[in-house]
Amino acid sequence: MTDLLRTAEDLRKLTYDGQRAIVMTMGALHEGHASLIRRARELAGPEGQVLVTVFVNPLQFGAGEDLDRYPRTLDADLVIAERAGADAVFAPYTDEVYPGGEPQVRLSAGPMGERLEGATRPGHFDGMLTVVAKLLHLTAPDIALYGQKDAQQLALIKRMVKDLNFPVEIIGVPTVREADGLALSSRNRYLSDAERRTALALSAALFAGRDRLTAQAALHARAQAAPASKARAKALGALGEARAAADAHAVAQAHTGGPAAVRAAARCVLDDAARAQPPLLLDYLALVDPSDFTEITDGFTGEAILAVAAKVGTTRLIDNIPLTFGAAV
Ligand SMILES: Nc1ncnc2c1ncn2[C@@H]1O[C@H](COP(=O)(O)OP(=O)(O)OP(=O)(O)O)[C@@H](O)[C@H]1O
Ligand SMILES: CC(C)(CO)[C@@H](O)C(=O)[O-]
Ligand code: BAL
Repeated sequence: MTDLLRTAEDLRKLTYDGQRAIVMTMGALHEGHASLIRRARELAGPEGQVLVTVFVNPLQFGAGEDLDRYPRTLDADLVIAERAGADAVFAPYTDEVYPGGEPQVRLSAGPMGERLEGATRPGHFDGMLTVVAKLLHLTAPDIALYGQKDAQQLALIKRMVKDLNFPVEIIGVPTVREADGLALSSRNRYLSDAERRTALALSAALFAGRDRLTAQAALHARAQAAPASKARAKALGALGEARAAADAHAVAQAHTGGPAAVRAAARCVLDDAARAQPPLLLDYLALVDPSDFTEITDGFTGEAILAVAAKVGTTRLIDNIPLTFGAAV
């Protein structure tokens, strides 16, 4: 049976052998959270301990955001946490986390925290890092797991742990999606059926960007493998083989188009959704370097993140996928 802990004192009494792994959440648990908990169980091993925290942190909500209506479903959360392999759930009251009221001393997320999500939600990442630091101090885990769905959050937590020497290993866990692509999110439950249909454009846009990169990379690989294609196109053209000539020409001209083509493919899907009923209101579409969340430019090679944020009705959703830009892109 999963223990429910309410206070720091309860936590102090909780003993364990081996490794302690922690999964921090704001509750309203779903299959995305469950995959983090299952991974935590694997990493901690049967001897170790898996702790889940459930706390809707007021500090990371801005004025006019959804702090008051954020779903609170602790009874159901306990069942999901237990089934996924948690040993205990720490669900503190606000006074327990902030005994002195609003903290005067807070963490600052720095420049990375002012981009994308931070630009739309000023102060959000300072509040998020402040509570993550407090929960790390309270629970003292060996391992802490976070979802890649909140990619900028994950990057900032990794940066905080490195910059401030927190003795914990941070693990990112891939995004869990519905069968139709929508990333699982506690906020999905705000969506009506029609809004959910429009919201599918977020993941569809990301997949369109990824498909464009894949197609361009394949064309580029063919061009590399057939350096004589230009000459071949000319010869085929002379023989009147128009389609083969056009294909050979395309192969010869192939270049991956780089970040701009990926952004354009994703943008197309979002533009269509902006004309849907109900419409999608785009906040940002960005193709960024995961180390600092600045936009990547032509010639970039390595890991990148294609990220999107948009509102459908009153619900604001985010999503992203990792992309790899090859050396010749
Ligand atoms: N679909 C998902 N796949 C994997 N991890 C996820 C998914 N959704 C959330 N997480 C991770 O679960 C942890 C807790 O997130 P949180 O409680 O905010 O859930 P959420 O569904 O992202 O909620 P919200 O809708 O408020 O953003 C975070 O590390 C987050 O990245
Ligand atoms: C990490 C976190 C639990 C801090 O409140 C929250 O931002 C979340 O649920 O992603
Ligand atoms: N899942 C990120 C937490 C937040 O939106 O406040």
